[in-house]
Amino acid sequence: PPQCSLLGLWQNDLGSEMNISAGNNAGKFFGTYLTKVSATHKPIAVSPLRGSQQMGNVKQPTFGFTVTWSFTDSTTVFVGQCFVDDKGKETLQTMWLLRKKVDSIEDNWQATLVGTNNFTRL
Ligand SMILES: CC(=O)N1C(=O)N[C@@H]2[C@H](CCCCC(=O)O)SC[C@@H]21
Repeated sequence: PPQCSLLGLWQNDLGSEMNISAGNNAGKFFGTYLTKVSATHKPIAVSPLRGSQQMGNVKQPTFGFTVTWSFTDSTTVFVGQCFVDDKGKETLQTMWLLRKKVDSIEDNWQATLVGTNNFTRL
């Protein structure tokens, strides 16, 4: 895929792996996410992701995607940008929001985690 297309295999600082398998020319893509860590004690399983990226004649596109976790009732959204260094090495700089499912609205205040994380090609 062209530089900074999201297609392909990525790994982040935590060792989680993401495989963006297909995209269309409108910038929509989908794939799978295998997290290395979880806030739950459930067995981790591969989870689906879908998102979209800017497709104009941008060299370093911005994007967003959603992971709907298959093994627990939470959801994570990622937003970020792909950067290419002068050696052609690509990095996805992202921020994410993890929305945990809570049992009552009284716990809503503590239901969203935020973080940053970078991905490089595997
Ligand atoms: C990239 C990154 O930082 N993260 C990553 O690769 N895995 C963790 C979280 C996994 C959540 C699993 C479901 C759950 O525990 O509710 S999403 C943000 C963080």
